[in-house]
Amino acid sequence: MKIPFTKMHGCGNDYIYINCFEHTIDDPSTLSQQISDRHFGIGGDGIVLICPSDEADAKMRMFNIDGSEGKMCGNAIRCVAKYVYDNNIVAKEVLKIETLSGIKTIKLFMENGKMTTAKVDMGKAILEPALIPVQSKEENPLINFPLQVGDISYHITTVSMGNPHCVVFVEDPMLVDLPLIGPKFEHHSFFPESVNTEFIVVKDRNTLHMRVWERGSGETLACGTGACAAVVAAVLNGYCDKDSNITVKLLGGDLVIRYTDEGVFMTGPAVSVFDGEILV
Ligand SMILES: N[C@@H](CCC[C@H](N)C(=O)O)C(=O)O
Repeated sequence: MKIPFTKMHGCGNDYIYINCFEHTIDDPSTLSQQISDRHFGIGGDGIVLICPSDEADAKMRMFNIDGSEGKMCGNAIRCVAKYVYDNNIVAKEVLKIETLSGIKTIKLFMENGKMTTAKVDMGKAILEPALIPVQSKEENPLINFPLQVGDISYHITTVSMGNPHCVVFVEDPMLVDLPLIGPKFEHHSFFPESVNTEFIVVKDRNTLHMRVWERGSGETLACGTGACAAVVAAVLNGYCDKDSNITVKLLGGDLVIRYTDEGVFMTGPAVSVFDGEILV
């Protein structure tokens, strides 16, 4: 059997998108592990299923390279919006997409009838220590909290954007040995659900530089929920301001994030790269 797919990316965070309005995928976890491989598969940071929804215009399900399901993906949701709009599945310029962390509203921006950029209402950042184990709940574990990882004591700020993030401010993210350090954070006993880790340097009050190690996928060129978590953490630590546009510069491009009392808003690109067919 052949199943069509579209390779898309947002700031280089690339996934293999499958239209589940037309096709059913029985075992997306195994499929993600097989086809995400950059040597033996199509190559990507995982797969994304674009499905019908009873409550919204479409539903997104995303799977990391290791087959685990992510509750939310900031870069993928812009691509899902582009896919359903460009393929005439949803003819709306403001649309709603269901995810495992709730329904998100997305405003589309067009060039020549195609969507190029989207602004996503990512919802409120969750600052309760939902991701933090019991022993640290009485303290304020969220902001600038010391955590021993391997031989080093890092200061971390934890933020959930529907999925768990650990933000670490460093002098230069490019000097972080991510393949060595990333897995130590990801599998640290402090994070019962594992964690996505962002290494950030504050360039000025409106600019952050970031590298990310994603749980389930390793280093990616960008992480939308991670960029939101980084901005929330930067505001909580006094480096940036609420209600202002903050550019997060990632290896694969820029995202503009605004942290307000109403929620966190993310603006960024969505790009279609090529179509193909998977033989299953
Ligand atoms: N790249 C994503 C996040 C993908 C999910 C993450 N690895 C998880 O398991 O929580 C983004 O752009 O937000």
